[in-house]
Amino acid sequence: MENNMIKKSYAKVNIFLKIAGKRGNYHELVSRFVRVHNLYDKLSFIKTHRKAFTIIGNFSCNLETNTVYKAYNLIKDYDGVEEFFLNHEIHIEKNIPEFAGLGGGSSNAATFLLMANQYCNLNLSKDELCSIALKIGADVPFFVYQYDSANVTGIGEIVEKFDEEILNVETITPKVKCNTGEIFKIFRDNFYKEISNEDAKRLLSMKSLEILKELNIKKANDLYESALSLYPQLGSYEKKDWYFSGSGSSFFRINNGK
Ligand SMILES: C[C@@](CO)(OP(=O)(O)O)[C@H](O)COP(=O)(O)OP(=O)(O)OC[C@H]1O[C@@H](n2ccc(N)nc2=O)[C@H](O)[C@@H]1O
Ligand SMILES: Nc1ncnc2c1ncn2[C@@H]1O[C@H](COP(=O)(O)OP(=O)(O)O)[C@@H](O)[C@H]1O
Repeated sequence: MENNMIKKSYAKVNIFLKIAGKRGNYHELVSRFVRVHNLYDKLSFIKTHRKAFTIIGNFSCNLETNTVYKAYNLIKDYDGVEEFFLNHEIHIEKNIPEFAGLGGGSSNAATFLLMANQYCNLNLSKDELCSIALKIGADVPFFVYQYDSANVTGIGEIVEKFDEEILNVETITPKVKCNTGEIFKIFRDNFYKEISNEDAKRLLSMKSLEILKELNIKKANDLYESALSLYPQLGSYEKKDWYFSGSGSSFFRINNGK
């Protein structure tokens, strides 16, 4: 029988990423997230007789730190979930580089939640899924909503659809494992600044292409200088019209109209 319990799990880039304040150990963001259509992992649920919870895929992390396992633990007490995953293995075909600022692990967790909601008939709303998602990581709520483009604020829990043309995003990922927590720490200690409400409002109202026309790589992403100070080798990838995603290490450009 053909398996149709399969779903694409897309990467994202941050068109711009500004810091708006602190919340405990976390930082409040003002950011435009855009889905990368040509870069995705594939998640599938495949019937098995193994009778044990199983994730199969080529990731570098162990089971306990896998975002999909974290997502499973948050929903396993819902009716039928444990039973379903004793009878179905989770397969993940990884194409999105890890530690790359492309949200691969976050995207996998969100895709898992969406699929479990559908195939285990949980009937959870997007908002309910979003509050589960936030417990896994700051980027996960964006992927739950499945928008092509969205304004993301708070520490990632406020996700508002942004209407604009579909962007053709090209990425390159240097072989540098950027540690998000370390980069935020350096930012807090050495580079801390907050965007004003007025500037935030303006950026959030502008189309991604207009924003990139106006800002250079450092102005577009408040974390870039912190990432550079921790991983100076990133500097050799700087090129005209290329920008930096999240806490790195990926650079991207938009090819619309080229
Ligand atoms: C910077 C961003 C922008 O999209 O992306 P990535 O580069 O990771 O893709 C994200 O906000 C990252 O989100 P995510 O990767 O889910 O981070 P988490 O696992 O929740 O947090 C890892 C660590 O980063 C710091 N952190 C994270 C998010 C945030 N808004 N403020 C923070 O200070 C915290 O120290 C936290 O312990
Ligand atoms: N399903 C997963 N896919 C990829 N990375 C994962 C996954 N689960 C946990 N991780 C861990 O998440 C971290 C990288 O997160 P990822 O979302 O791929 O990158 P980034 O946050 O830089 O965009 C690594 O510690 C990786 O081992």
